[in-house]
Amino acid sequence: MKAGGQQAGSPWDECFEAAVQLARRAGQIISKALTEEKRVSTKTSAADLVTETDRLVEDLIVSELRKQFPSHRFIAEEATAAGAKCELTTSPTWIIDPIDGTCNFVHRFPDVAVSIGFAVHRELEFGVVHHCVEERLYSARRGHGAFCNGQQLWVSGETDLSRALILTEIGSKRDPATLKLLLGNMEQLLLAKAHGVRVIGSSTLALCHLAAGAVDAYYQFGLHCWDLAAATVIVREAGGIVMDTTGGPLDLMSRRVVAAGTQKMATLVAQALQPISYERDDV
Ligand SMILES: O=P(O)(O)O[C@H]1[C@H](O)[C@@H](O)[C@H](O)[C@@H](O)[C@@H]1O
Ligand SMILES: [Mg+2]
Ligand SMILES: [Mg+2]
Repeated sequence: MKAGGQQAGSPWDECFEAAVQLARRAGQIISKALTEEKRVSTKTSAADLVTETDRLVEDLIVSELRKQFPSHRFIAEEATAAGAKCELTTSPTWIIDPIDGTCNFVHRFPDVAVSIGFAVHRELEFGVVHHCVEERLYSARRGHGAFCNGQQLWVSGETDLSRALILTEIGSKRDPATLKLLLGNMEQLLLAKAHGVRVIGSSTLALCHLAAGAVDAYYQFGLHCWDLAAATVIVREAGGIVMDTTGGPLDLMSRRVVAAGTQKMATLVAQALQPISYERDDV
């Protein structure tokens, strides 16, 4: 049985296997570097961090994939930060976050993951997310189910907000108006008597927890397409909903998302939220 639990023979098998191998290889580098000294710099804000390991791992993943699949396109976090265009075309495109949870990584907080998504004709085909420290490999291919270390994943069937555990992430902006909206959204969900709202510092792992049925919903404003691409396939293949905060279809470049185990839960969470605006990824 392969990492994704499915039979061989579908068109993107070779790509999927390459993603699994590289995510594992990158995970070893990241988990070794976790406890070592790091050179940390900031990007768009004081809370948007990058280290030499983010760049090293991204270069490794992209260069290996480019050798194997020279005609494919790439959207990768650190290349985009350095000025590369973030554009999803109809071509086969890899969407890569070398370390999701860089702030955790800097602080040696163990929730860090490698995220590798793959889209063709702008449709997400597969996703591989590797929790580097706990060595959990989440993966899913469209139409073939979602798995963690070979075990099939299913979302929770909860439809009642007053029985929900919800994950969110804070994002990179820290201006008072954004923080007021961010905290206001949490407050709305708590006033609706949600069991709890949690922040773990990794959007992609938050979505994997949703896929595993460990939480009932997840939402965020301010994440990027590389935080979301791989884990979106994993949630959908585990039976969950990933959609826009307006209730419409997910727009990978819009920097906002609501996901849940059920459509009812996704709608209830979306209705409780005030929008927080972020510049799109593809401008
Ligand atoms: O910068 P990284 O660590 O790849 O990704 C972070 C997202 O950009 C941010 O929006 C989110 O809040 C954070 O959890 C995520 O890890
Ligand atoms: Mg990220
Ligand atoms: Mg990252």
